[in-house]
Order: sequence, then C-alpha cells, then structure tokens
Amino acid sequence: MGSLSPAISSKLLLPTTTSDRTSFHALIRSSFPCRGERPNMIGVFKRTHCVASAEKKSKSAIDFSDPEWKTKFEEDFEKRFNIPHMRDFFPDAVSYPSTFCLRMRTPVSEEFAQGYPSDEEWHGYINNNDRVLLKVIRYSSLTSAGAECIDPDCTWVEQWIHRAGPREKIYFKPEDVKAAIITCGGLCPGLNDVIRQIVITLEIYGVKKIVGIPFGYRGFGNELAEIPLSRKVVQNVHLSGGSLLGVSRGGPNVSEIVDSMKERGINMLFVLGGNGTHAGANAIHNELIKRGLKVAVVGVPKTIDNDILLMDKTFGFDTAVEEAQRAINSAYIEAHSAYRGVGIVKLMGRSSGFIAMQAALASGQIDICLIPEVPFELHGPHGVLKHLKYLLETKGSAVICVAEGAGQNFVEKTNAKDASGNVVLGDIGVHIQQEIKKYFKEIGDPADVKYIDPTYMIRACRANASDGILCTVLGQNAVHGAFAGYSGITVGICNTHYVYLPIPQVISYPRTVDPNSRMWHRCLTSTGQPDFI
Ligand SMILES: Nc1ncnc2c1ncn2[C@@H]1O[C@H](COP(=O)(O)OP(=O)(O)O)[C@@H](O)[C@H]1O
Ligand SMILES: O=P(O)(O)OC[C@H]1O[C@](O)(COP(=O)(O)O)[C@@H](O)[C@@H]1O
Ligand SMILES: [Mg+2]
Repeated sequence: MGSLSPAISSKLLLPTTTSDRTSFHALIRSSFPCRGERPNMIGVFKRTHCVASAEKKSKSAIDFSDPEWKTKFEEDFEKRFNIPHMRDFFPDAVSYPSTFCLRMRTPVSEEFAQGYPSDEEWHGYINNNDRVLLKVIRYSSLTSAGAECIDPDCTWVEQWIHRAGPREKIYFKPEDVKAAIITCGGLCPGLNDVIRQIVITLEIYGVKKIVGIPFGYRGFGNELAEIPLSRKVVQNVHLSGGSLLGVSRGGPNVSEIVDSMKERGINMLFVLGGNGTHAGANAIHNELIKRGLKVAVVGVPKTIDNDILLMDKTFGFDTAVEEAQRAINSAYIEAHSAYRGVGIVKLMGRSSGFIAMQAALASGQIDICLIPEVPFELHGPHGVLKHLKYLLETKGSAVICVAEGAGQNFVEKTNAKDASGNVVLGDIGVHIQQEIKKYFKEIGDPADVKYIDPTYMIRACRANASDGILCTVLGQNAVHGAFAGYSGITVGICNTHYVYLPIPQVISYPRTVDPNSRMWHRCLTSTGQPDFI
C-alpha cells in the first residue's frame, strides 16, 4: 500500500458554489485516478493502493497547517449541506401553523373555516435546527480498513446534516396545493409504497388535489392525461410491484416540463427516481426559481443499484438482493447436481456492484463474485477460468455471480445510449458463459454451464417488509419537507436516521463499492476467491 503524496495531503479544495463543486468533482476524479485514494465528494481521504499525480492538484485548496482549517471545513460543510428553502428565494414567503397534527389527524373542518388544528400542546414536530451526524466512526489512522479521513491525521471533524420530519410551520396552505407525483427511470420494488404514502400524508395535511404524472418525465408531454390520486385509489397499490404511474427514460426538456407544470398549476412535485431523475429534479427546481414560481420539488431516491451517495441504502435494494437469492439458489442447485457444473447469475448494477456483492454475501453459495469496481482477468495464470478449473477439481462445481457492469473491457462496445443518455452495456453474462465453455472444451475437460439472467425479475417484484417500512418513512418525509418549504432536496436514511439532503450533494457521481471496504473484504472472505489479476 502506498502512502498519500505530501503535496496532495497538505491541501484540499473546498468548493462553495455549484460550479465550483462541479469542477471540484472533475478535478478530484482527474487528480486521483486510483479508485481507493481520491477524496470523495465531501473531500475525504481514503486509503490507497497507488499514489496520485501531485501536479494535477488544484491551486485553490485548504491548508491543513492553518490552525482554523477544521472550523473552516465544518462551516463549508454546513453551507454545502444547507437545504434550499422558499425563504431563500422568496423573502416574503408566508408561513402557517402546520395542519399535520399527530393528535388530530384530520383538519378540523372540510373547508378549514375554523383555522388549522395547531394548538395542541405536543405534535411531534422536528426543530429546524435538528441535525444528524453523517459520519459516526472516528478513525485513528488512514490504515484502518475503510478509513475516510478529512486530513492525513484523521482529525475528528463533525459533519451534520438536516433531520427530516414534520415542522411546526408550513409554507403552503393545503387548499392551495396541487401536488404531482412522478416515477422515472427503471422500475424498483417499493415505488407503489412510496406513492401510496405520499398520497396518504398529503391528505392528512388536507390536500385535495393530488395527481400522478404518467410514464415519468414523458408524462409532461401534452398528450398524456394526469392520473387523479386519493387514499382510495392507492389503498392497495403496495401489494403489487411496478409503478401505478408507469416509468420511462428520456422525455421533454426542463423548460418544457416547467411550462407544463405551470399550465397544470402544480406547486408540489414529488420525484421518484435515481441519479438521472434527480439531476432532472434539480434542474426543474432551478428553472422554477428562475421563473419566480413558488413550487416545492422533493426527490425520493429510487435505484436498486443502490448507487446514491451518502445514504445507508435506497428503497428496493434489500428486496432486489432477496429476490436474487432465488436465482442464485437455482444456479447452485443446477451446478451442484451436474457433473462438473458451473452456474452463472447476472445481476443488475450498471456501475455499482452492491446487488452482486450483497446477494453473494446473503446466499453463501457464490464462489466468484465479479463487480464493476474490481478489475479482473478471465484468462491467464490468475484469471477467473484458472480458478474455475481449480474449483471443479476440488469442489466439483462452482457458482459465479456477475454484475452487469463488470468486465466491460471484455465485451464489444456499441456506443449506443438509451433515451436518458445511459450507455448501453455489453452482455458480460453471455460473454463469460461463452468463454467458460470455450476454455473447458479447449483443455479437454468437461464443464456443464448453466446461465441464469434474472435481471428484470429482481426489480419487478413488490417490496419486502423492511423496504415497505423504508418507503413509508421516506414518502411521509418527502411530504413533510415540501410543506416545510424546502425544495431541491431529497430524502434519505443516514446512520439509521432520516434526513434531508440538497440534491447536488447526492448525485455528483454514482456511489460505488469501495474495494478497500470491510464489506467487500467480507465478500471475498465468504467466497474464498483470489484476486483475478
Ligand atoms: N442530467 C440530466 N438532466 C435532466 N434530466 C435528466 C438527466 N439525466 C437523466 N435525466 C432524465 O431523468 C429520467 C430518468 O433518468 P435515468 O438515468 O433513465 O434513470 P435514473 O433516474 O434511475 O438514473 C429520464 O427521463 C431522463 O431523461
Ligand atoms: O432495461 P432498462 O429499463 O434500461 O434498465 C436497466 C437498468 O436498470 C437498472 O437496474 C437501474 O437503473 P436506473 O437506476 O437508472 O433505473 C440498471 O442496473 C440497469 O442497467
Ligand atoms: Mg441512471
């Protein structure tokens, strides 16, 4: 393991504006070519396998010899994780006592003629100054496994983020609200659960006009009619997978979406989607502000790939891992029952191998787990095929779990993109299957290869119980955030607590498995696989 270059470790760029941050992340990526060593998006050093090139380092950096650097870092962190509020853009924004009351769950009268039921003594409101600690481990050294430190000495620095939940003051009168819900990108278990909770919570605040926009951002095209939503409509939707509203990739541009929102009179937008969707939601939020429109845009991160930064996990991920067990178990049984059987399971994960890693860990039936974050060779003395031969000779069978984004260097690039601009990946599962068959034929040993691709099965199912709970809390908090007057935010779970985060902070780049993390090490311990390079 190499150590950090002194030139790099002595200073660190601290971005303050959005454009600064964009260049910060670009700089970080270009300056730290080795995955394990670059500071992450909150400027954190990680233990490295190689040394970065110091000359690419920014001139504008924090000087760790400055006795004030820690205070400056904490202040900058507070600024970056500030959640945008109506008051920031509309100083004359008026607040009202909340209509969300834990004791009195419905407004006092249908028409709010008697005012809002806000004079109970205790409502369970969140104070705007409540915070959640983002990092809870105090590493003593960069040599600690998975260490994330701000400076080379691993000084303890507090990083606080905003606590989610209902506030005492709201910035929308429920009778003036027209709320819209939209689901974008690919499917994910739990979408219906989140939709359901958003609708139910909106109704508890007293909102009457709630609609679903069909088929993601495409639904803002004029030809698609809104779907009226109410508790009655959503009551049982969580019992099935998919999205009641439909999903899509691509769609109108941001300006057209905002035109459409204005025309429809939407002043609360709940956006369920992944990195791309959130980039869209943030752009919509900025455009609305630019046009002086008082609209709350709140995201709920959706991705079975679990590739959103800073969160413990995203909803649907646990369900996907659980569903993957069925495919892995089938592959295991097939492989185990065959003479020199090899089972291959391909799982989703465009650039992040979380599903493959966790599914391998959960099953205990995987011998080789291949993820996009960890390079490997197929051929050669240290390659996957050599190890497979060893496994067949010693165990008699083997099971491989491969993430769809792994080993893309082995498959032909098409340069094709989907409607959202995501690169269309080559099929690594099919490629590995063919290479295994070819290899064993060439060496004259038999191998009975069975390939299972459960790709869409693991994301089209309904959410399991723990995801159902996560969806419930996230959906409710999304509504609380909108009523509290926040916009351009997303909800998440952080160290088991629920938080609001400014969208740009969670989508700077996809979250990936850290090959130096304890979890990846646990996976390697479990599979017993060597390095394949
Ligand atoms: N950078 C972006 N700015 C605005 N909209 C985007 C951006 N990236 C993607 N989108 C839109 O967000 C939606 C979902 O994006 P996609 O990448 O397919 O899924 P996900 O949100 O799950 O990552 C699509 O309608 C796409 O057009
Ligand atoms: O076939 P589709 O609908 O494009 O979906 C495939 C993609 O969906 C995912 O599961 C999740 O992607 P999103 O988060 O963008 O929805 C990826 O792992 C995978 O590449
Ligand atoms: Mg995406």
